[in-house]
Amino acid sequence: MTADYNPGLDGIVLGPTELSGVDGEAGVLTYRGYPIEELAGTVSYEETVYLLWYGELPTTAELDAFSEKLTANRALPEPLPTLLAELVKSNDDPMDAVRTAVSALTASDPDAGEAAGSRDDTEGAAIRLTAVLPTIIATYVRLRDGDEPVDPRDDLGHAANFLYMLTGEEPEPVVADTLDMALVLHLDHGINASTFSGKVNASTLATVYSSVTGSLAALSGPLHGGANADVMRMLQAVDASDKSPTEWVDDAIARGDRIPGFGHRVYQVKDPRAIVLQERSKALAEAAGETKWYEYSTEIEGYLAEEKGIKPNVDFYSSSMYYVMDIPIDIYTPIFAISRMAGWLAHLFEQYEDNRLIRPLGDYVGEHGKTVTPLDER
Ligand SMILES: CC(=O)SCCNC(=O)CCNC(=O)[C@H](O)C(C)(C)COP(=O)(O)OP(=O)(O)OC[C@H]1O[C@@H](n2cnc3c(N)ncnc32)[C@H](O)[C@@H]1OP(=O)(O)O
Ligand SMILES: O=C([O-])CC(=O)C(=O)O
Repeated sequence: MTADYNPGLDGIVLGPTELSGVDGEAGVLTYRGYPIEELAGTVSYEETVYLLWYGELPTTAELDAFSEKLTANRALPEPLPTLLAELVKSNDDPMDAVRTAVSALTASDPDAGEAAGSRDDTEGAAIRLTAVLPTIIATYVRLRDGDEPVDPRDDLGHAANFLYMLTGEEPEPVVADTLDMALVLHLDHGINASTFSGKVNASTLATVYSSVTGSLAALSGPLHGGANADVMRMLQAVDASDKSPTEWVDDAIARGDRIPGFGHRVYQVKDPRAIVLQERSKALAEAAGETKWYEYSTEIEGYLAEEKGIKPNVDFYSSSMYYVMDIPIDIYTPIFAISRMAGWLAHLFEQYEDNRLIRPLGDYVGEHGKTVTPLDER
């Protein structure tokens, strides 16, 4: 076999999608034809999920009915409270706990076995997964910090309710609106690694719970969603050093390190989501009178654009923004998952519409024709 290797599947088109369009040259991201700048800050996360799942923005009645289904599924089902209480004893990384908890949700769904292969069969599980993920994360953080979990409220939106469960206090409107906007921006992004992982799993007709557990695993990596927490850890390392941000980054590049929050497989220009997040990060920093992290970020951006020609991706300015919002660094990636869960599910629905097992080839380059030497003669 003569193979044209493409280990990263760069530029390979898996198939058609009507969900999100990513124009990497122009720096344009659309959800069902709406540019993200049109949606972010204008429509809520719930409206955007509805758009992605059902094709159109909802009417008031449609949104009310959809939101009601989500709020009705926010509470943790058994065995999640017990499982999370155990996981905090041994788990350092919330993403590991979230992945395990989401996988365990299968046990609480009597129809879990049916939750594969068709949109009709999986929509109930999709609502449950989207609704309960914020509760899983907030409960994990509170238990880990030695606090009592806070029950979800059904009079708050997806973003505001998450912040309420995290802190026990109703969030300031500007903080809730900012998170809501961030959730809209992170909802979907073509056939990224975690979405691809979910589609591969779904293509085997594994359950929807299994499929998104694989997506969570892929998202956790530092080359994908895990980068947002690494960005903040980098800014803190810069701050703790005796170097300027550019000197620090220069040294890291010289060591051959990747700078988290920079570069992208598809965007050749600045990620359009980073532009929106940067504006909000700046505004929040100025309002809080804490602009240091934002300033480090812009300095690093300017330097890397000039020296390496690499631009910020979605994970860069979300970090300084979440930091000013007092969100613990190790749940930046789980927050990405809160948003992306509904994006993954939309892609599973699309996969089921015209499913074909996803199965590429490897080019076997090992030896041939070997014979077995008995165990006692090896
Ligand atoms: C939500 C998301 O998943 S967005 C991405 C989040 N991930 C990160 O921020 C992690 C840091 N970024 C990276 O590691 C990469 O940019 C990736 C993995 C996202 C994309 O990588 P690829 O498409 O494989 O780009 P590739 O590795 O071919 O890089 C092209 C060039 O840019 C450089 N480059 C790309 N990103 C970075 C970076 N973050 N830091 C330093 N150099 C970089 C590479 O070294 C390479 O340079 P070279 O041609 O001189 O060797
Ligand atoms: O598209 C990608 O490869 C990564 C990304 O930006 C995302 O998943 O949001």
